[in-house]
Amino acid sequence: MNIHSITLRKMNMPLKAPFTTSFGTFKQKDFILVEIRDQEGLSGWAESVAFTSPWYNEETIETNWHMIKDFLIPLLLEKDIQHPHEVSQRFAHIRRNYMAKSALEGAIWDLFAKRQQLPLAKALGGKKKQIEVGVSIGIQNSVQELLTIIERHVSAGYHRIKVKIKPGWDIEIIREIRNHFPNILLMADANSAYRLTDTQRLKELDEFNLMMIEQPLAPDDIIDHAYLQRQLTTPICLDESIHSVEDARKALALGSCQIINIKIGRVGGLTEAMKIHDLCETQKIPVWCGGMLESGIGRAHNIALTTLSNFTLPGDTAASSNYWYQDLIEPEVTVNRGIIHVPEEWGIGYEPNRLAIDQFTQYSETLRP
Ligand SMILES: O=C(O)CCC(=O)C1=CC=C[C@@H](O)[C@@H]1C(=O)O
Ligand SMILES: [Mg+2]
Repeated sequence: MNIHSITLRKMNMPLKAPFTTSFGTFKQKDFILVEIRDQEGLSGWAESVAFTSPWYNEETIETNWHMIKDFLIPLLLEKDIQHPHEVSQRFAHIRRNYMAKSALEGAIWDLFAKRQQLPLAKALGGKKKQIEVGVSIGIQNSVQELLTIIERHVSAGYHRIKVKIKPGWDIEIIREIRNHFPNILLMADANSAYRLTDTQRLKELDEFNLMMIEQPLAPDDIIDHAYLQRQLTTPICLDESIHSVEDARKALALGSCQIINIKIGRVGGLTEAMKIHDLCETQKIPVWCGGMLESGIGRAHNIALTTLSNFTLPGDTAASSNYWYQDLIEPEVTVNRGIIHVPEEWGIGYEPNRLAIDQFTQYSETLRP
């Protein structure tokens, strides 16, 4: 693919509203933006979804910068890449560091699609022209505030509402939401806030007709989730526990979940994400695309992936304006009655806005073969 240069940018973007999970609150988003330019002047873009601290997984922005610069870029530049599938093979002997790998692989996929003069969605084999999306709502200060925010998103037409739960902010909250919104598609994400000893409490959630409960138990577990799933009628969806198609195969064999949340960064890139999608499709396990508070660049990758056929449940890819005063792409991602129209331009399908990118860049580094 004739790589001319790879630019890493450390970004910092203020969030419109703080996002709180069982681990803490984000007021701004720091991340690494990757641009891979070819000799013809085309650029492929992607972002790393690693956070500043290792609470979601073990990666951070700093570890990603180190891995990308000192290990992954040298491997990428070792010899020419013909197809993006080769990237994950070339990185395979490097353990884990999925988000770092995914950031480079994603930029290669975008560049590849642009060179083929194809929208990324088509390059991946996606057929949908539009996708249905939901929204993920962080933990709020009061139930009243949470209900107000849900009301706003339900009126806007989002197809499902995801709320965060943790011990002490769960049964009563879900009961309140159900009293006010008896018919919405509702799910709860626990980000590993429970243990198997909380089974009785989690069973109480069964009466609220949740679409699923996401990652109730430990981030590295598939055994206890299988015990728990046998005792719950609510489907379990795994997020943090699944890093690869092998993890997915084992979790499905054990009955640890009935749904999988696919995050491109968590599984090391689009190629692995597609393998998990395909495996789940053959086993009739629905999947959906998770979010990591991405800028428009990462959001565009999520949209392209969601065009694959087994993404049958609404994902977390909400509108740019839900997060950002100013996004990095033009046009922004817009959601109309819960629907995103998949762009038909080449590559990620949205134009990176270099002015906005410069505005939010704290520092950058360019590497050349
Ligand atoms: O809107 C989004 O991008 C989804 C936000 C979201 O739910 C999450 C973002 C980051 C980490 C987690 O708290 C969480 C998730 O686990 O899915
Ligand atoms: Mg989650």
